[in-house]
Amino acid sequence: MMSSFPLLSPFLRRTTPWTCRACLRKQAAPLPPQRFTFATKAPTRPIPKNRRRRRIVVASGLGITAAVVTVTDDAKHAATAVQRSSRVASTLFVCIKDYRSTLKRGQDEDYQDQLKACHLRCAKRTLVTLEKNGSIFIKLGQHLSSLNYLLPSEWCDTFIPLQDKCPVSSFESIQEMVLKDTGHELSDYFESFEEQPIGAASLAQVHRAVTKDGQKVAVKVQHPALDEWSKLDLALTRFTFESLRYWFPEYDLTWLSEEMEVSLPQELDFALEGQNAIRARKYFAHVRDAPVIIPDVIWAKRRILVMEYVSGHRPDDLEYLDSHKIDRDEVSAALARIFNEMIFGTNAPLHCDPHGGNIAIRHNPSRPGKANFDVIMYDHGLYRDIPLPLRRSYAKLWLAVLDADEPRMRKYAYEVAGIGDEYFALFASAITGRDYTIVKQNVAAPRTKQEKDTISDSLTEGMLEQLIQLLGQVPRVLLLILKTNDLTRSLDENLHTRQGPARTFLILAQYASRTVYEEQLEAIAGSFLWPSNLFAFLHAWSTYMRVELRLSAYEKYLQLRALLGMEALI
Ligand SMILES: Nc1ncnc2c1ncn2[C@@H]1O[C@H](COP(=O)(O)OP(=O)(O)OP(=O)(O)O)[C@@H](O)[C@H]1O
Repeated sequence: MMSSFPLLSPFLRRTTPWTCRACLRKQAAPLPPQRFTFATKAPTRPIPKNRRRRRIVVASGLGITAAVVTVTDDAKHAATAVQRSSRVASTLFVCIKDYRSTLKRGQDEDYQDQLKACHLRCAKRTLVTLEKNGSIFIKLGQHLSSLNYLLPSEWCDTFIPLQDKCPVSSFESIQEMVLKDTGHELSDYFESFEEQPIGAASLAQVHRAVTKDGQKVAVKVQHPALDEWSKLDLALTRFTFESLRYWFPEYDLTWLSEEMEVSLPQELDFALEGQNAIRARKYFAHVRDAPVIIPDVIWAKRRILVMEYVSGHRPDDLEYLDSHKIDRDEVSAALARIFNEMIFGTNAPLHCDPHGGNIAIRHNPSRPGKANFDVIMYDHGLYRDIPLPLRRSYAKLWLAVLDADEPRMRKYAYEVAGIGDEYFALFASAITGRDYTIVKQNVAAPRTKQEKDTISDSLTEGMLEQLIQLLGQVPRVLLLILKTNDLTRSLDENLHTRQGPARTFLILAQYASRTVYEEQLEAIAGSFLWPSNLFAFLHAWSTYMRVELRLSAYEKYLQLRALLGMEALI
């Protein structure tokens, strides 16, 4: 059809997401060798009148058909767009109305119960819309369900099913997408390609395959339907949060949609993900302490990423760890080293989505040193660089937190995020994930259930508005550091280590003090004679050394305890 109506074809291609495969192949494949010669030109004979009329009729019939198909496709697209938008708008309207009428009943005795019921009703309505619209709304819902420090539990709990709701795109649609994006069939690249994905998430799915030269690979392919709706869906998300801000200015969550507008296009560009993975791989090749494996990138396009296949088990698969005699405390320490390296390392890239599905543990008895395992890292779609001054202030803030030194904490909270006295306690809690009374005493103490309850109770007593405003004003990259902290904390808690968080805090102190020490080294270069510089340098050096000694003494003590078989007694 396209070759008959060349003027229509660009339009058809633009508006028809599922272009037929034969047409696509024609579009992309090189022209076959010309076998005819121009010398044997056929004699031109006049075309009889009725045949000419027939040709005109057939041509216009095909033209009309093409136009109808096009218009139908356009109309279908527009109708679906209207449907998606109206689902969002109507849910938003009903929820805003519901909240406004519930909030007016603040004086009622059972107001808290009414509010909880309203949260639940609205969360359920929203869930239906997210599920029906699918696409990036699933991703948004998954993200919201993890914001349990920010959203009422009725919202987070209602959205939990979205964590496992990952669409699976059909194998045919993947074949079409590969052909469309590369001009080649899957069979041109791969000897074999498993039709069933080994992993599916909101944006992509991963298939196992074998390349023509026999290498086992993992092929990450984007869900083809995302391309059609991601721009509209982002606009709808922005509209939703802006409407919420208009009606409830104290719950301004627009920073969430703003962050999504920056992150999502990056996460949807697998060529960028390939570059991130290569960069992280190079970075960790020189880090001695961290047993990290980042699968090699073989080639990458915007919606297709072909990587070396490296498999492992989720870090919370305790049965796998225990049956392979992988020490959970060592896994916890390795994860702490990896993520502190990403936050504090010079020019280190920060992986901003380190959840349990993006990390795997693989038994590796041949690895030198204490660890008999590798930590595999997947999904390099969202990386950030932390600016050097922020990294340094953040290191000082953590050292102050670990020393429970409040004046210094206040000073560096201001330096890191412009946080004044008003929000200071809340900010310290957000950074550490601990109740502020604990931060003031010993942040490294294990978290009790009572403490978790205290945090959620205090949020319902009006701190929520403060927290929302606070998160709206801190630098964006800090939000991602907080998210990374949160995820690594929960990874660590799920490991159920023997010693609790003491060692991971010592590791954090090691990286933070190294960062401060490096800054002092830089400061004294060329001006060693200034007594203040010299003093600051000696102070940073002694702090760093003290932490190093404490950490290595603690690790030796753990080794000794393991040797003596004292674990069973704990
Ligand atoms: N190189 C690889 N080798 C083996 N398995 C892989 C590889 N890359 C990804 N996987 C598997 O596929 C799963 C999904 O991959 P990945 O996390 O990159 O997808 P995603 O769409 O970005 O997921 P999410 O958005 O949930 O993080 C991983 O959890 C892992 O099990």
